[in-house]
Amino acid sequence: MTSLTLHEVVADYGEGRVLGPLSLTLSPGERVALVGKSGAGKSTLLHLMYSHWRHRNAALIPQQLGLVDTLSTFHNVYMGGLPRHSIHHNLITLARPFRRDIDAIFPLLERLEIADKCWNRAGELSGGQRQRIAAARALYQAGSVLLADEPVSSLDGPQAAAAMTALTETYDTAVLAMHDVELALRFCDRVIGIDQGTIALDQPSRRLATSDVLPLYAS
Ligand SMILES: Nc1ncnc2c1ncn2[C@@H]1O[C@H](COP(=O)(O)OP(=O)(O)OP(=O)(O)O)[C@@H](O)[C@H]1O
Repeated sequence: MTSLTLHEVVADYGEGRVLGPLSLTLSPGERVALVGKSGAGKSTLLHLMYSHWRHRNAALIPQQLGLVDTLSTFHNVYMGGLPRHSIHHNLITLARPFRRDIDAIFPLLERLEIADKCWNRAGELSGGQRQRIAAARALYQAGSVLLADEPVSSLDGPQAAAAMTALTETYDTAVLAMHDVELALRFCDRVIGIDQGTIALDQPSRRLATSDVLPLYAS
């Protein structure tokens, strides 16, 4: 994969500019944590990245997760691989999943500790379980770059670490909006701090301590 770039992008809602102009380059193998206080523009930036990079097989975990509540955990995860299969295969899967697809997806659910919910509808699961479905969907997609908006915010410490390990082992190139700065420094090698829609910090994680990031959260 070659580098992914954004050049002088902006985002406006109505009359108001909420992001940019902003440029950045993401090199292959680079895992970036997007940090900054609520409303800074992290989700907006991730969606801009997705709109620019989706044709390069970017995988997105949006903040609202994008699950279909009436479908099972299995089917929601299967969605990550829809383009890999024929329409005929996808239609049959809705009614009667193929054994080989179950065999591919089940280990991902086991890894994220939701295999026992494989055939439950997503709409009847907890926030943390739903977040793990969205993570499993991204693992199954195995795209070229992961764009994730607070992908482990509803998980407890060990579950969050396990999900981050799984995601970062599958995706060596990623941009992850994170509100847990310690987790961000542990799993990402570059930190970009967003403040009022602009890049206020861009440093390798190894040069940063949690305290270096805290000024971003001052009002
Ligand atoms: N649909 C919308 N209409 C108008 N303004 C919006 C809309 N979505 C976001 N904004 C504004 O854009 C700015 C950036 O929002 P964004 O959701 O990108 O921030 P964020 O850093 O992801 O916040 P959080 O950490 O709370 O998710 C905010 O000022 C917000 O009010």
